[in-house]
Amino acid sequence: SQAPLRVPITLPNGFTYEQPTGLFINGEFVASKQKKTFDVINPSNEEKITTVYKAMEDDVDEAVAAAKKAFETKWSIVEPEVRAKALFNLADLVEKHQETLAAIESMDNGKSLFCARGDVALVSKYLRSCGGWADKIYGNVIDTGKNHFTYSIKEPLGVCGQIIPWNFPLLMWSWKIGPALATGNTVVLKPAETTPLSALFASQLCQEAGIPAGVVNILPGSGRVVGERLSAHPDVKKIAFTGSTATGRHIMKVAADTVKKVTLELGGKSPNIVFADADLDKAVKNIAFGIFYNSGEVCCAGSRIYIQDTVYEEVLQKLKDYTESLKVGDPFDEEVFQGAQTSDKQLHKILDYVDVAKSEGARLVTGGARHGSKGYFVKPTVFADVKEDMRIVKEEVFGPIVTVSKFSTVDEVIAMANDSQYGLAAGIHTNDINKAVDVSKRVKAGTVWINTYNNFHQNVPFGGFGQSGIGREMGEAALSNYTQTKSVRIAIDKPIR
Ligand SMILES: NC(=O)c1ccc[n+]([C@@H]2O[C@H](COP(=O)([O-])OP(=O)(O)OC[C@H]3O[C@@H](n4cnc5c(N)ncnc54)[C@H](O)[C@@H]3O)[C@@H](O)[C@H]2O)c1
Repeated sequence: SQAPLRVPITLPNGFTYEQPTGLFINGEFVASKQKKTFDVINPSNEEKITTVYKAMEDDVDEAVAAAKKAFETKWSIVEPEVRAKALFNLADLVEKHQETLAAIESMDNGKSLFCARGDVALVSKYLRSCGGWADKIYGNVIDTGKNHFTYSIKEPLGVCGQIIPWNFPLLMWSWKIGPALATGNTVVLKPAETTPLSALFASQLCQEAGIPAGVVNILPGSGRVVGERLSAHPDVKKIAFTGSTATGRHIMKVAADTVKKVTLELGGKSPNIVFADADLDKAVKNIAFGIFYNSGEVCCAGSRIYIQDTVYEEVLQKLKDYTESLKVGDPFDEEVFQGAQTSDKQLHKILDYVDVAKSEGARLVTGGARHGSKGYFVKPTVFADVKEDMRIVKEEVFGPIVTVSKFSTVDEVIAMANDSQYGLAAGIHTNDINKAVDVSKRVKAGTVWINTYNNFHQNVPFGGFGQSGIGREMGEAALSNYTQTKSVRIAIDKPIR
């Protein structure tokens, strides 16, 4: 018997809603052709939430064909104002359903409701911002002399394949579809295997928003099947990916065969620097927020803390106390700051890194163990007195584990901060504006936060230096990832003068 395409789900907060469980192709939820399914697990109690259809290569081909048709016959040729209005409507609908979406996200990913609500708020702001850009895609007129009239315009690319991770499932859905749709592209998006629910729920709002069938298609499925097929498909003109650097590197190679445009938002090992002249209490809150927010499952997490030697022990003690005051547990508990890790795989990856750090000789200050026995919870963990060549300092853990190192001079901390293959973000805590600006110029990172951390805005570009990625999300910069320039020269046979 066939699995249903919608199921009623009672959320942990007691609220019931209808969850679509099919593939979203051409405006409809459908079963996968081969009728394959997979289970979605709630990471905070390890119980099955529901079963979702799993896309295979033939489903990808169908979704790409639908997206291609929608691109050619509808979305790329409508007036830009129509695209703007649809994105405004979608932003309004996300707002209308914000509590349901936040609860779905907490249940599916394990993140605290506090974090999920922050995600959903940014989703609607960002979609609205993209709507605002839709009718402001300008070209140029180029002065090439009296015998020609020359201009350039920006055109959409076509069908975009979008592959997103599990740490911010709904936010990444919006960061991907927003700029693609604003500029007239259509999309086939693959959510991560472990967290498909919010993207499926939100995509059903597209029709009500006035986005035609086929413009947005969602294919839950594996990276190896759906992700590979999207990256190789000749009718997919661009791949936008967020996830690990290893997978990003692989996607680039696969996409090279058809010379697709590729944008990548990858991993990080971002430094967070505390100078002795900072407001130390505020700095401690920021560095804790920088690593423990979203259970540490943040690409730009400030996972390497550098404290100036004269305040090292004092800040470390404050960090220990503050970390131990953070409430960990049930994501639906309004007091909880840190929920569950997203999967059994991540839980064990993180616990393995605790063992690695201990065996390398790092000093465990707090945490370093599982929290509770059911659900994938990890205690917020601080390791001090690390050496810069330790694996725990070099490798991305993607969990609530931070290392603390000591420095004495600006030059020394710049060298330590920049000693990484990554370059996603950096934090600087100081009350000296000259030092703040100087250090911000010298750190190699796509985003620098001064006296704050993990602080996003829908109009501020975000993306990586080095092996942290290619291209930028959000702001005007995100739009240029989704257009190509066409130059037009008109010969003027008889110039008037
Ligand atoms: N930068 C980020 O935002 C981010 C997000 C998630 C994970 N990570 C890092 O990656 C580590 C591993 O997590 P993961 O295995 O889920 O990440 P991943 O990069 O493998 O997965 C991210 C997305 O890519 C897809 N994918 C996997 N293999 C693919 C392939 N061959 N072709 C196309 N798509 C493919 C996945 O299905 C998922 O949708 C984490 O521990 C963390 O360090 C980083």
